[in-house]
Amino acid sequence: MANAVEIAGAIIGVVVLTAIARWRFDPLYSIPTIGPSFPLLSYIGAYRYCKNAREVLQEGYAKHKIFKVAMLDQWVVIVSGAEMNDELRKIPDSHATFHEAAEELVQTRYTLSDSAVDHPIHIPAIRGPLTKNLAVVFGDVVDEVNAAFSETIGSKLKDDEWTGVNVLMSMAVIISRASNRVFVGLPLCRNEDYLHIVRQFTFDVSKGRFILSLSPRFLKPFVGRFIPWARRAMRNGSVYLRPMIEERQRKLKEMGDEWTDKPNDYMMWMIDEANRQGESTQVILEGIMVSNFAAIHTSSSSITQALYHLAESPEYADLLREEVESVVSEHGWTKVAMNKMWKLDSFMRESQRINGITHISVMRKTLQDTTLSDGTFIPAGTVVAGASSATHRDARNYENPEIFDPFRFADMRTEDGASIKHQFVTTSPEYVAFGHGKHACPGRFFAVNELKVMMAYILLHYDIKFEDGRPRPENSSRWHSVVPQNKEVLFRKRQVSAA
Ligand code: HEM
Repeated sequence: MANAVEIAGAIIGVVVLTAIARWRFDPLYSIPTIGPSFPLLSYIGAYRYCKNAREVLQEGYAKHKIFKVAMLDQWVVIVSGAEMNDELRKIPDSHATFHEAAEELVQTRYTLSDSAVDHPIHIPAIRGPLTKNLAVVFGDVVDEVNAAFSETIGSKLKDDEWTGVNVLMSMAVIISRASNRVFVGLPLCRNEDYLHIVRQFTFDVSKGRFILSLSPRFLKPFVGRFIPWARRAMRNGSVYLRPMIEERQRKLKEMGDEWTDKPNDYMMWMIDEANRQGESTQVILEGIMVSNFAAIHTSSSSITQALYHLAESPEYADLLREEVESVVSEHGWTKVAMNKMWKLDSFMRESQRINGITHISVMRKTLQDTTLSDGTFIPAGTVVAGASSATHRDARNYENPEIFDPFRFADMRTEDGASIKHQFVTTSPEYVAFGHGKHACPGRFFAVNELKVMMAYILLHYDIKFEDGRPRPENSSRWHSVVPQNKEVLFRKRQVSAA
């Protein structure tokens, strides 16, 4: 018996000593930690980071140029300040990649699909034809936004009565329609079942990602196999997408350049890209599903945040309406008109500055040992990122950074005559809501136009406010993802007196 106790004691002693030695000789040891870094105690830090990333990152940002935070299965190194964001951006892809960082943090293989990782044809399709054709598809987006709003919200409103609307869910419905008008066209973009599949997929990715973040690294491939949602979404989505893709491929083969009424939409650009790269129908349909994930979750969250700001401060509505009405009367519902709406653009950019979709961005995973400019050594295989929300609340970057000042960027544009530098789509080391550099969000040009059309529609058709003048709800977070609360905003038909 004594022997058994001694053996158990010896095993425990070896395990503890090994853990301490690994901790002490970890190449990241000398990087300051927010929270405890000692073995097991680091889980306390991980818990705090999971529940309250903003506070943890803000604390690190205030104290250190470079620090680390614990997740359950890894350390994430965070850099502070605009200069360091820029330094991250400049690290060449041969030394640190965005895609492996995303694979690590989103667990893309299990939450999206293998082809999203191995054959990401959606990225050139978004960067190239989608962005180049924004003016061409703009009319379709406007048409779909009009139809979707009047069916989703307009039909519920009576005379001058205020009606509660669950903004996050309604915006997801409208965004899925408007985006799919461009992704797959009519009539599929209005098919309830298809839209439900792509929206559910979007929410399931976040769920799967969270479950996998709780699993130890060595178990992820095993746990990942039991996460059913992505595979199910691909199967269900394929019922609609596969026949369309195959029919288009058939016509391409038969008619080639003679196909005069060849559709000019995202599905066609994905098919063209796949044919260039020799990829299959499965890769095309998975790419369309992944694009839905990239577009719906992000854009619904962004417009919800903007509407929460507007509902909290409805006094801004008239100033915005004035701009929308005057620009639209001169330029119509065009992409040119959207570019002229400086106040609305500024409102959206400011909303995203304070309430972006993520507390970290410009994320990279080092492929080689890397030494940062201050001499900090980052071993290969480490995830490194900029603290986006802390950067956005840094007084060196913004005057009164804690205050929501909706027209700050419009004023900055007027003051320095730079019409591009402060617009919503523009990234900089100080503004990283879409990331920054080579891997900054390629869909932001599409998203910004779509969101501005939606905001302009809301301003012209509805009054909105929170019940009893309540303030906007606080965000919660899951690790570094910002999660807007699911609250109702009161809508009513716009009243003439408010015009
Ligand atoms: C307001 C809406 C959106 C926001 C806030 C947003 C934000 C982001 C952010 C923060 C990143 C990571 C950048 C980094 O960490 O360096 C990203 C990447 C990406 N986004 Fe967006 N996004 C939005 C809309 C869209 C849309 C509509 C699409 C597609 C049409 C899209 C497609 C992508 C893709 C494909 C990537 C990965 C880029 C790469 O692999 O190089 N996003 N986005």
